[in-house]
Amino acid sequence: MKFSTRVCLNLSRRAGPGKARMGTATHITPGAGMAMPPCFNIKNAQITRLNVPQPTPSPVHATNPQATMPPGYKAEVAQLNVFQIPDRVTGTAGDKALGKALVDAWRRDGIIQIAMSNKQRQLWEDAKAASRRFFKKPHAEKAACVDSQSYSGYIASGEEVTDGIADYSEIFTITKDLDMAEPRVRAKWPCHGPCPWPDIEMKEPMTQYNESLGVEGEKLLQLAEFGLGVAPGSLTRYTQDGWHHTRVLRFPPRNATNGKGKEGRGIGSHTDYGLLVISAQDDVGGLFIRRPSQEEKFANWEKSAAGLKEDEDGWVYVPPVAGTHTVILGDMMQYLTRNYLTATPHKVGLNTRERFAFAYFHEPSFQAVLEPLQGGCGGKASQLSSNDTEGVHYGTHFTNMFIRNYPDRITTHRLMAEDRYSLLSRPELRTIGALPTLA
Ligand SMILES: O=C(O)CCC(=O)C(=O)O
Ligand SMILES: [Fe+2]
Repeated sequence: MKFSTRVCLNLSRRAGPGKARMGTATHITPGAGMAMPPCFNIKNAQITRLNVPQPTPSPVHATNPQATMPPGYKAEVAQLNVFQIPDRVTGTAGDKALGKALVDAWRRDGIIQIAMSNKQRQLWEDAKAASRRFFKKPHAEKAACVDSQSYSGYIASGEEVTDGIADYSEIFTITKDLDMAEPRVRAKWPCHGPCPWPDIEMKEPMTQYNESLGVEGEKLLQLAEFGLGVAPGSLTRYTQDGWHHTRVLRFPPRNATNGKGKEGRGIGSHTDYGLLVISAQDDVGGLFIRRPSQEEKFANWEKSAAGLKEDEDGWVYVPPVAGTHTVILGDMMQYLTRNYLTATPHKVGLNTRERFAFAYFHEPSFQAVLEPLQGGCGGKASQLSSNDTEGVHYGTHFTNMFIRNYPDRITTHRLMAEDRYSLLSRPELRTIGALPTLA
C-alpha cells in the first residue's frame, strides 16, 4: 500500500479520551475601565513582599464578564488572579513562594491565569491573524493539509467526536514538525512526521508563538516542582525533547453550524493528556472548567473521562481576560502527583459570534516512561490503581488518544497497515525514565 505524505481527505474523529472539569477563581471584581487585570489578592501581598515582578497592565476584555458567557449555559463566573511569571526561574525565595501559590491555585481552582509578556502578546496577535487567514481559506485548500504519518493538520468542524458527539471546533493541529529524513520518521515511529503547513504565513507565526509557550511551560514546571516540594528536575526531566503540540481552534457562531453536532456545544467535556495546557482565547468567550473535587474521580489514561458531568451543574465559566494565558493540568500531571494535582475537566460552548483560541500542550517526551513522584505533594498523594506497576509510557498514551480520536484518518490507517503500533514497546522508544530516587 502506498501513501503520499499529504492527502485531501480527512475523516478524523475524537472518540473519546477524557476531557472534563474546572476551577475556581479568586475574588477581585475588575471595575469598568480598570487598567490592571484582576490580580494578586491575598497571595498577592505575600508575593509582592518576595519581589515577584508585578504583571504588566492589561485591560479586561469585558467590563461585565458574565455577559460573555455563551447563551444557554449556567455557571459560576471565575474571577482569577493573574500571576506574573519571571523571565527565569532560579530558585529564589520569590520563585519558591510563587510555585507554592501556583500549586495552591491549581488545587483550589483547577486553573491559573498568567500575564503575557509584551513580546508574547505580539506573538499571540500574529498567530491569531494567521489563524483567521487560514480558516477563511476554501475548504478544499484546508482539507489538503493532512499528513499520513503525523496527526498534524486540518480537522473540519464536525469531524472530531468527544464522547460520541461531533465537536463543532475547526482545528489545525501542530505536532513536532519532522522532515522525511529525520531518523525517527525514517524508522516509522508512530505519529512522527511533517506538519502539512498551508504556507509560510501560517508556519512562521505559529512556530514562534509555540516556541515562546515552550519556554513558559518549562518555567511553570520548574515552579511547580518548588510548589510540590520535589527535587528540581523531577518534572522537567521528562520534557527533554518534549512532545509539545498545539491546537489552533475556530468555533463557529451557534447559529451557523453544519448540523453535525449538538446545538450550542463546541467541544464536549474532557481532560487533556499531558502535563500542562496553556491557552489563549479571544474576547468572545466559551471555555468552562470544573474545580478539583473529592467526589469526582477519573483517570483518563486508564479509562476515557470524555463526557464527564457534561450536562450537570458545577461548571465554572472562564471569561476572556486580555493579555493573559490560562493554564490547566493534564492527565500526566495527575498521574505523576498521584491525584494531588488533578487533570482539569473542561468543555467549550458556542457563542453568538465566532471564537478563536489556541491550546498549547506542554508534554513529556514521546519516549518518556513516567512514574509517580516520590515524596513531596504535602504528603497527600493518594494510591493509584493496583495495576499501576510499570509506569505510563507517554508515547503510547498519546498514540492511543489519537487513534481513538481519529480512527478514520489516513494517519491511523497507515499506522495500522504498517504495524507501527508495535514499535511502541521497543526500548529505543522508552529511553526517558524516572530517577531511581527523587527528593
Ligand atoms: O477553546 C478552548 O478554550 C479550549 C479548547 C480545548 O479544550 C482543546 O482544544 O482541547
Ligand atoms: Fe481541551
